[in-house]
This record gives sequence, C-alpha cells and structure tokens, in this order.
Amino acid sequence: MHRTAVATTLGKGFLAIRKAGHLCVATQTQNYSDYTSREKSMEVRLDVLKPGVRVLLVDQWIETGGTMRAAIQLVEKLGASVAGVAVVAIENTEGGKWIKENYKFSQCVPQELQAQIDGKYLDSFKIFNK
Ligand SMILES: O=P(O)(O)OC[C@H]1O[C@H](OP(=O)(O)OP(=O)(O)O)[C@H](O)[C@@H]1O
Ligand SMILES: Nc1ncnc2[nH]cnc12
Repeated sequence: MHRTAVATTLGKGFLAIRKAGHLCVATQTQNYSDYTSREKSMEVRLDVLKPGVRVLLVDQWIETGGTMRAAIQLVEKLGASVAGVAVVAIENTEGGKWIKENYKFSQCVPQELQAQIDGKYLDSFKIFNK
C-alpha cells in the first residue's frame, strides 16, 4: 500500500513485484527464501525493467533480507539498476546489514527504536494490553 504512495509522492511510476503465479503477462522469476525458511518465488513483468531504468525498492520490513535481496536480483537480472532501498523497518541481521552496506538505504524507524525492532516488540504495543 505505502509503495504506491511513495511513487505518487515522488511523481514516479509504480511497478509491483508479485508473488509468482499472479501475473498474466510474460515475467522474469526469482526464487528465494525469507524468514519462514520456505522456498518462494517472486516475479515481475518483462517489459518495463531494462538498462537505464532506475528502481527504488520499497517494502515494509526486512528481517533476513531474503525478500529484498531477491527483488534486487530480479531488477539487476533485467539490466535495470537499484537506485535505493526504502523500508519502514529493518532488523539488524546479516542480510539487513548487507543491504545497508551495498545500496543507498532509508528506513522510517528512528535509530533509538532499533532495539525494539530487533526484538520484534515496540513498547507502544503495551497500550493494547490495557
Ligand atoms: O527479510 P525477509 O526475511 O525476507 O522478510 C521480509 C518480508 O516479509 C514480510 O512480508 P510477509 O511475508 O509478511 O508478506 P506480506 O507483507 O506481503 O503480507 C515483509 O513485508 C517482507 O516482504
Ligand atoms: N512485517 C513484519 N513484522 C515483523 N516481523 C517481520 N518479519 C518479516 N516481516 C515482518
């Protein structure tokens, strides 16, 4: 949902990378595994990403980094380039660190809340226990 808001705010086009099997046009597929350790595939239509196209990858959360790394591979396999990675939250994992070290990166969560993100529990959730 927020991906489309980001595209609109930046005045750029939006392209969805989807769970495999949902698109009815020719696609490029990328296999990957995420925090569930299950084998998954994502895909993107073939006719948009090409050399010269710059892509800002947007997602809510990076845990192992498997999903974002697969999206990066998909974009790069088609010859486009990753302009940056923007997420709401990123965990301080090996995969998370790799993304931050290798790509222009932005997250919404401030540094002082990082320990809560890594613990997967925000103090603000406590209000729901009242
Ligand atoms: O870094 P990783 O270990 O790969 O995990 C991150 C992915 O997991 C979450 O998606 P989720 O599986 O909850 O699916 P959804 O947000 O599309 O419902 C999140 O939005 C990322 O896409
Ligand atoms: N949206 C999310 N919230 C918490 N942990 C996650 N791990 C992967 N995605 C997540």
